[in-house]
Amino acid sequence: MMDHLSVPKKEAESVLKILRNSNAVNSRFRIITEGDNVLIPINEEVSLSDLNVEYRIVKHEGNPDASKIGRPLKFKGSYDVIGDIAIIKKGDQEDPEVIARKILETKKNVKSVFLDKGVRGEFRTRDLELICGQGNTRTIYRENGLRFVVDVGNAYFSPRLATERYIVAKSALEGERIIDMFAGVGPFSVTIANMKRCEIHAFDSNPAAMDLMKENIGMNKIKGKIFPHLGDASEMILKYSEMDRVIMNLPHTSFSFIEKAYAALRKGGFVNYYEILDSAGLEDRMEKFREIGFEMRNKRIVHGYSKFLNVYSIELFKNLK
Ligand SMILES: C[S@@+](CC[C@H](N)C(=O)[O-])C[C@H]1O[C@@H](n2cnc3c(N)ncnc32)[C@H](O)[C@@H]1O
Repeated sequence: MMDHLSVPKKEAESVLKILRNSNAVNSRFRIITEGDNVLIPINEEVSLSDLNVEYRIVKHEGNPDASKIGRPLKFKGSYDVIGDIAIIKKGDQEDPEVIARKILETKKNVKSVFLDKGVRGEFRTRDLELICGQGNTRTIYRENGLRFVVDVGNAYFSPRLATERYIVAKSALEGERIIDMFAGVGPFSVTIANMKRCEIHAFDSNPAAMDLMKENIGMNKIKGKIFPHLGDASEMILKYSEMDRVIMNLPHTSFSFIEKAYAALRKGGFVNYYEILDSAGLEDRMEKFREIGFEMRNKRIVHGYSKFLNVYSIELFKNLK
């Protein structure tokens, strides 16, 4: 029996798009129709929290796709594919070199496989070790119908936030004035500006991320306007007031910037806040947010971080009082 996501037929197309963007669909099996629902086969290594699903996972024996029988089986071990680059997580049970060879054998578009030795420093760049392949860190990545130039060695990028970016872009209203406080190569800003005619001020202190963000704004046909600003977000944000939304994706240290985000918002304005927390830490944060003058609209786990820690997405709004 294997995991399938049960989704109402009319929502299946849009859900499939999100799942495919996250490499979550098990393409060796067919999608099954059952009454008003479809059952989408899901890859074993995908967790519910990664998918951010509002739908039920059900067990089903599965309907193998005959055209794929005989091909090499999927293997265990977590890795991300970003364009023509695969990044293996440190700490997988299998030997990274064995995983890397299997990836090169099975994923024809992958040209380089790196080992991820952690994200470091103010710029949150990945410490990468080339295991096999060409070793180019720059590539083109497709997500939510958009193209992004990324440089996995010189500016932060994670494909695991694809669904989150889609959710935030969907929830933004036409005409919003937004600050993307830690914008990196611009995936939140570009995804929102693609869907909504917003004005977005995108900050980052990493010059390499800023250059890539400018390329990404230029290479996608977007409706909204993005203004890239290089520098320290905690200083730049002081010039803004009455903003509709602030996006705070710096999960290790977001909290130290929260009061400045509060000051930049209009009453009723939103914060999309990300932080790595355990459940006790989450309770504590909620209390602190209330003291500052925020109320919580929503929270969800974006993905697991370690045994007890998760990356949380918390939607706050500035109290109307
Ligand atoms: C976790 S990454 C998020 C990037 C982007 N939002 C995304 O989803 O890919 C955080 C980014 O914040 C930037 N950063 C860290 N401290 C900063 C600061 N004080 N001011 C501006 N940017 C900062 C880093 O350079 C990095 O690109």
